[in-house]
Amino acid sequence: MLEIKHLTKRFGEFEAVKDVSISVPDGAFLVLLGPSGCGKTTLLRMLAGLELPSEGQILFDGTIVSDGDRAWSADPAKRNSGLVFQSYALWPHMSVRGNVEWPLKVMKMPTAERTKRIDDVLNLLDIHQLADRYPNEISGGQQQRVAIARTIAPKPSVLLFDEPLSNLDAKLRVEMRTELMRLHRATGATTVYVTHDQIEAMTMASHVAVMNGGRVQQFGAPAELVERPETAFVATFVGTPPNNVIEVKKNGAGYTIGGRHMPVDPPVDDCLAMYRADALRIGSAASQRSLPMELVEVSAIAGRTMVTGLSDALRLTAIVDVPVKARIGDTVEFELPETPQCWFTPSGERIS
Ligand SMILES: Nc1ncnc2c1ncn2[C@@H]1O[C@H](COP(=O)(O)OP(=O)(O)OP(=O)(O)O)[C@@H](O)[C@H]1O
Repeated sequence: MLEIKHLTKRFGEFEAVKDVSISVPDGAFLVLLGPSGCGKTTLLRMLAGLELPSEGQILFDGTIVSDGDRAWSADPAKRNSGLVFQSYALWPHMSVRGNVEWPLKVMKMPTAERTKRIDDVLNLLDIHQLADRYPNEISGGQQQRVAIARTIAPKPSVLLFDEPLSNLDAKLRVEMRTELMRLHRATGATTVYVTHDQIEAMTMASHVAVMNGGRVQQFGAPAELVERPETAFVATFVGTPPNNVIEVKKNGAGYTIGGRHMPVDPPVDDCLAMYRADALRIGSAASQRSLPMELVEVSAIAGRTMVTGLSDALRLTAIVDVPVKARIGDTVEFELPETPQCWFTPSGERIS
């Protein structure tokens, strides 16, 4: 089990990670998801032992490996974890085999066992044919495979990845995603993976921690975050496309949105209404619940069409099954469902 207890990290006065508490069972694939600057890398670096927490503890299998309250942290090399960075950081003067061998030499693994381990991981990552090449003789995607092979060779029980795919092109990224999941199943190592890409998070994770401003906004299975976002931030960050979250004002027995009166009582006077993109309909005829909007974006997603409309500051995204004949710049009616999927307070906490 990997446990993070009340973990806080301060740089001077600035709190980069604020009172984070999450635990995952052995073999979990935990994704730390959030926008740039939310504290994901700082949290991962604390897990790797590269950064000392200001408060709180990290435990691997019940043993404390970092303790901010005692200002103590086990050495990165002695905590049975391995870290893969965004940049591959391979030794340029060593062959692929040499790079993978290096951590095993440092561990003083006997030669015969070492040779077998190297062959196993090179095969696992399908780079055996590159064993004698040097990093500048292989592609970026292949270098990343070597970096991963080097990290998993010592069989760490916790594997840490910091946006490992962000330097790869879109197609390779999708392939490597599948590959990393296969690797995760093969090694069984508890994995913590940092990304700002919610599709990556939703496809790979067993558990997701959505972070914003140093805090965990929500922690759960990917489907839970999509089904029941606990904050407006989570609602607008996860899902394909993410949910529409709109400020509304109570007006008589109902509320006003984009000049239209909706006959549903909001739970409080000022609040945020959430509409899932697949709950919206689009058409050319106006109805009681439709808003005229300028069509600003149309894109095909897996056989469906994603449509975005703009009206002053109001932006709505719908996902529909029908082909869209209107052109960019045309006025299209976006029809809202009878009631929003849920409500949030103006500061973003879920009400219903
Ligand atoms: N060594 C440091 N000294 C001071 N501030 C730091 C330090 N490291 C990180 N920070 C600050 O802490 C905050 C969180 O940084 P962090 O790198 O953890 O974010 P992130 O979510 O990983 O972002 P990104 O996706 O852009 O890498 C940022 O505001 C950053 O400027």
